[in-house]
Amino acid sequence: MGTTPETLDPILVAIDGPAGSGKSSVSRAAAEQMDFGILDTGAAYRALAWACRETAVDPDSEPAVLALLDEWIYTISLRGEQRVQVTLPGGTEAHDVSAVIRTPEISAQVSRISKHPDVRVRLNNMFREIVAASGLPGVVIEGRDITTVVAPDAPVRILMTASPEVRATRRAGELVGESHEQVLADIMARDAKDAAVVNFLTPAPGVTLIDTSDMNFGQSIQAVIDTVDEARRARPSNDKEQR
Ligand SMILES: Nc1ncnc2c1ncn2[C@@H]1O[C@H](COP(=O)(O)OP(=O)(O)OP(=O)(O)O)[C@@H](O)[C@H]1O
Ligand SMILES: Nc1ccn([C@@H]2O[C@H](COP(=O)(O)O)[C@@H](O)[C@H]2O)c(=O)n1
Repeated sequence: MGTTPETLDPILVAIDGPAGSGKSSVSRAAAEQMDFGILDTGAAYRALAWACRETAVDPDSEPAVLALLDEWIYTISLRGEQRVQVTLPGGTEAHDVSAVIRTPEISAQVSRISKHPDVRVRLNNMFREIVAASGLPGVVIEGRDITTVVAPDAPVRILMTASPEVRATRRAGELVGESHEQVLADIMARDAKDAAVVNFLTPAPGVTLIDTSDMNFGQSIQAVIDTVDEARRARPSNDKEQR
């Protein structure tokens, strides 16, 4: 009540889950169907890992990573094809890192960045600012600590998971030259490192669990949309007030 159109907050759909659970692809498709934006928070951690590599910053040094964060410029699109751009400190060129941040080399390094508490605080503030400035009616925001830390008050909070075997099979399908065993080992190793920092393996109180192990892609999208619809039906007056 009493809000002006300029200050309306988007409806937030928070989604967490382990590596390869389908968070990004399912969230993106669900967001498109609902005409919401999508913020992939893992892209920022990945882009930071890339920026460390490019500038020879030690990813294990939190002060060095924080100094890099002071100087870099990071942008990500919330609609349409995802575009992630980074301008390095002292540079003028905005590098399109959308593809390179998905390589196994970056995936293997990114937990060295995300383990730093103050780096997380800085990135979490950046995520909140991106969402607030989006001007969109709704944003799906996905990662590892969205339901618990970044947006614990989001009206919709989902933990999306699938068995490690299923996740490795799906991921191996998109990586040329990587065996199922190698992909499974990589996924398990990354989950173990990440889970030491944030809990995304079990749902926090009030978080809806969506296990897609036995769902196809379309069914997984529908499960997210159904959860959003259910939450909207349960809170119609709040939705009206927000919008
Ligand atoms: N329910 C599903 N059925 C079939 N394939 C799926 C399903 N969900 C996701 N996939 C596929 O699994 C792969 C991994 O999904 P995605 O990249 O979205 O996972 P993620 O959780 O974002 O992973 P990461 O954390 O490593 O970025 C993609 O190829 C995606 O298309
Ligand atoms: N909220 C988040 C999101 C990501 N991370 C870290 O980034 C890595 C890459 O994330 P993907 O979703 O693209 O797989 C992930 O392994 C985490 O180390 C995070 O800590 N918190």
